[in-house]
Amino acid sequence: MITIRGLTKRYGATVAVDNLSFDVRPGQVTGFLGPNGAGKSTTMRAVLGLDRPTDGQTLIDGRPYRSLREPLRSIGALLEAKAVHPRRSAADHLKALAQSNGIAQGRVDEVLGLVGLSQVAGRRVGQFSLGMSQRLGIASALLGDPPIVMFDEPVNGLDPDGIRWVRELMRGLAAEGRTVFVSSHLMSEMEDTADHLVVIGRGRLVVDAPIADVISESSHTMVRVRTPEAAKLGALLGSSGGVQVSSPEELLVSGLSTDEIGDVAYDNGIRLHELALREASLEQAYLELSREHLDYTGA
Ligand SMILES: Nc1ncnc2c1ncn2[C@@H]1O[C@H](COP(=O)(O)OP(=O)(O)OP(=O)(O)O)[C@@H](O)[C@H]1O
Repeated sequence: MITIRGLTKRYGATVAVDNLSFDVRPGQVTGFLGPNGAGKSTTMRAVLGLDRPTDGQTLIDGRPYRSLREPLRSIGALLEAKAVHPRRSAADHLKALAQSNGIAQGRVDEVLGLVGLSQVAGRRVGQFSLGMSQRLGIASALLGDPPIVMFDEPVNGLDPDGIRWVRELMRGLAAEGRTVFVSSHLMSEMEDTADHLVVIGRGRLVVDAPIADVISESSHTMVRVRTPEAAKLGALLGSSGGVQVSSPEELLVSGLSTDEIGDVAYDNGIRLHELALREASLEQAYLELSREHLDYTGA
């Protein structure tokens, strides 16, 4: 579990993170979203003890990062994939990390295999593509077999196969009961990967909720109704929800559940041919949230 309490980080006049508190729980993938400059990387760096908070604290299973003796065994992280000595081979890079964290050298070959880099283990990291560097960063994160992993934009630079691989890896780690914390700009990717969502804007918490709740609470969630009496049903529903008559036989209704619409139809003897929930995408929900948040801060 990662605990963030009252975290504030200022760089001169810039408030990068502003009194942020949330938990990242084990057994699920928690997606970390926010517009550019929202403070995601700053938060992740604070968790790893790379940035000293101006105020507040971050804890790894109840302990500050700096108090961990062999940190790679507690939390593995991918922050900047290219932050590796360019002349070192992938294997040597991992061996050095393993040694400084009391990890058996045999684990190096294991993680190289796990991320699909066994063939290029001897190659200099400076010659790696961005995708290969991402895989190496993930290998470093997994080296200590940690109960907590944190990935900043892990699919950046990966091809579709690589993206699917990272998604399955994260889902697998969460299924094993680990804590998985991942930032991304790809909403569709988060929708497929994350169970829980933390959204920040301008360094402040905007949402901390299960992903299904975020999507279902979006006003873009609609019910599609097919009925030979669309105009009549539309008029009946119009007083309590938003109704669009999209064709003589079809309505799009927002603000009412399928149960409520079905009941109104039944009470008025209107035949229904279809009653289907059309859920908003995470992208729509997210855009709505960001807009609300910006409006709120603007006011
Ligand atoms: N070392 C630094 N010195 C000064 N300002 C910084 C520093 N690091 C971050 N900032 C500022 O803090 C704010 C938050 O930046 P941060 O990189 O944490 O955002 P982010 O959500 O990770 O953004 P992105 O999605 O673009 O990666 C930004 O305004 C940024 O300019």
